[in-house]
Amino acid sequence: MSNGDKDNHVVWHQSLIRKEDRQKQHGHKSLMIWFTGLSGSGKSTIANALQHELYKKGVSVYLLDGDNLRHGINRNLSFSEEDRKENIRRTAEIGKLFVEAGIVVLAALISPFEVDRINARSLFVPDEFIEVYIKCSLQECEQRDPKGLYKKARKGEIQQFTGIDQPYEEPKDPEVIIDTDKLSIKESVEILSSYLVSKVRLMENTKE
Ligand SMILES: Nc1ncnc2c1ncn2[C@@H]1O[C@H](COP(=O)(O)OS(=O)(=O)O)[C@@H](OP(=O)(O)O)[C@H]1O
Ligand SMILES: Nc1ncnc2c1ncn2[C@@H]1O[C@H](COP(=O)(O)OP(=O)(O)O)[C@@H](O)[C@H]1O
Repeated sequence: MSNGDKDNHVVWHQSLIRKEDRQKQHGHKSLMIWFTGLSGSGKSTIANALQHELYKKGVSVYLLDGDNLRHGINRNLSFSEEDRKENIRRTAEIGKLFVEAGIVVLAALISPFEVDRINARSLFVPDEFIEVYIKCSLQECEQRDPKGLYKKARKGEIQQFTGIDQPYEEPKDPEVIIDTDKLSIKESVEILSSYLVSKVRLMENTKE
């Protein structure tokens, strides 16, 4: 994609309202919580339940789910490595806007390649990006197969399927690992919720 001569002729406008002002208005810090893992590992289920928990605590939170984004802003993207890279780039950029707006963002995407996750992280200041690896064996994901996609991939009806004929690179240094082979949905959400409550630093005026 060409930038034209944007780099020379587009100027950044400074906002009168800073991220810190918006965070104060929301009553907590804003963060990007990036969930990565195989299809069927539990990203959407856990992120959704966590969103609900944080919402009940008064946190302004929004879930960017890979599947859902692919119905809209990312609808023109396939599952080639190149398109997945663009999918992650766009989602990270959208997430960055939410964080600027003072919101806690949960992004749940397979995001199978380490380099794309590192690029996503690089858009945020260090303590505002938390990578959560939803770890689950391929065997277990395939057994769950909530959408019947592994079955189709095994039959060759879906190509470039993560874990089958495209790789999944495990995160090298995630902030949190949730092993859903061993933990229940409830346990996973409890671990993440208590970890995040200290990170978002709810302020006193925030409703419980
Ligand atoms: N080829 C192939 N590989 C992997 N997944 C596939 C594929 N085709 C369709 N799907 C469905 O798309 C969902 C993954 O979309 P993501 O945007 O999270 O993928 S990625 O981050 O760009 O890798 C994924 O959702 P989850 O199961 O929730 O992970 C699948 O439902
Ligand atoms: N321990 C567990 N953690 C998360 N999900 C689980 C667990 N055990 C069974 N499941 C089921 O596995 C499926 C995971 O699907 P989903 O959340 O869509 O995964 P992903 O978003 O990673 O593709 C759901 O049907 C969920 O109910």
